[in-house]
Amino acid sequence: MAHHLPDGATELRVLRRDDWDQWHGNLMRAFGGAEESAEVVALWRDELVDVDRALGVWDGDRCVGSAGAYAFRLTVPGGASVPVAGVTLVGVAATHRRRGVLTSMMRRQLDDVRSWGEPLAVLTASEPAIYGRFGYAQATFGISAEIDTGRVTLSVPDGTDAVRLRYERPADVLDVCEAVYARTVPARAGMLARQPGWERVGVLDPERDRDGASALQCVVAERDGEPTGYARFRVAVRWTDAGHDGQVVLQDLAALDPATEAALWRFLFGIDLTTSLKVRGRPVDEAWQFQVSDIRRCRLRLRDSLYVRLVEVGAALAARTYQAPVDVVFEVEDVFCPWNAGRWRLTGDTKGASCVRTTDAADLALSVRELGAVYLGGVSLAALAAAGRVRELRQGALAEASSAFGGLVAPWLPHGF
Ligand SMILES: CC(=O)SCCNC(=O)CCNC(=O)[C@H](O)C(C)(C)COP(=O)(O)OP(=O)(O)OC[C@H]1O[C@@H](n2cnc3c(N)ncnc32)[C@H](O)[C@@H]1OP(=O)(O)O
Repeated sequence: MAHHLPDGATELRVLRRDDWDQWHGNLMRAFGGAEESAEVVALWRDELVDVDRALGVWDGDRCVGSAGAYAFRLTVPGGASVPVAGVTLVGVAATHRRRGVLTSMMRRQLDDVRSWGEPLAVLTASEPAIYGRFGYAQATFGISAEIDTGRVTLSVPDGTDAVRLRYERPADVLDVCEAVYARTVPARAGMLARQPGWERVGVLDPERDRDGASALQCVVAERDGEPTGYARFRVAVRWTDAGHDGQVVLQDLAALDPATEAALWRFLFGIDLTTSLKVRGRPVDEAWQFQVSDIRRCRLRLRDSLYVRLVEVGAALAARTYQAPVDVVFEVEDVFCPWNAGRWRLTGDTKGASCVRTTDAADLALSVRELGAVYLGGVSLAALAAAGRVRELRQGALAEASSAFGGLVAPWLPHGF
């Protein structure tokens, strides 16, 4: 596909090692210009960013556009691990904004992702309004909460007392925590298997993330001598005239079984001198919400998390399984990736699926964005139809497809990228 350069740009090219400082400088400026530590920059430059998958737009010798694409594997409903492009590090110089620089990078990137054979692209958005035009849709959500742990109690399941917790320095138990995390990845759609190096991001603990709270703390959970979970968090205790007013701020938590999960949450609820627990981006169906005595005093908020774009409709829909038998023909609209447009027949069940081109009459009409929204099971086709975004052309097809796309557990992305 031909690539048009936006006004004022002279070249769009794959990143070269020598371009790094300019490319990264452009990116940091686009995000407000905060300085990052040498350790953080080196981790991204030397280990995490794959320069062959990154793009830069140039105006003469100046970089004015940056975009990258990690090679991740995404857990999809049914548990398969599918190669995806993790779109990231997107920034356009304010001197060159709104002239199509981002559009030129998205065009090239989606063509590249297709040629790499990755059926999906995923991202977390700085602003939700940016990516819909390129075919991305919000597909997972996270819950944030500020729990009044001075008032709210937690009822834990049998077996919780058998879990032992011990404090460790986060960097000392990196391998233990990563091994636990890796075992949780296949259990929920939306989770990512990442290349080595990513586990260190969670313990970099930059001063600016602390917001007055402690350095990162870690407890590891064990059952019968085996590590079964961990929580990483900060504590801020403020002394007031009335006594103390401390808060626990959870960074991340992973558990291999319900008793471990409950033990970790009970621990976070109970740390002395604290009266609140702040959590961000947790699964919308996580167990603690059904164990608390007072959900209103948990002050829940919902936020969009992972955005999904089907790059190859057929391969993407065939890569997951379906909760109920399904046999429907979609009429798909896709202006930005026209190779997806047209009719596709999806047949599948809990064991597997196929999705192939067809000339049969369509049952449901939608755009590629609606398929992205429902792909991981976190948004229903019925809800999108009620919003006027899916049209039912054969009676019954909506109910059939809607129940098939749903899942037993809510999809979830544990961290941004
Ligand atoms: C996955 C990630 O990395 S998310 C991070 C994204 N980056 C940032 O937020 C950093 C700060 N912002 C930026 O660098 C830039 O403003 C970008 C990357 C968001 C947009 O880059 P631009 O080159 O200005 O976008 P471009 O000119 O291609 O815009 C294409 C269209 O999207 C629209 N658009 C672009 N940015 C936004 C936005 N933030 N909100 C709403 N609409 C937007 C434009 O108005 C334009 O619409 P039109 O075609 O109807 O005229």
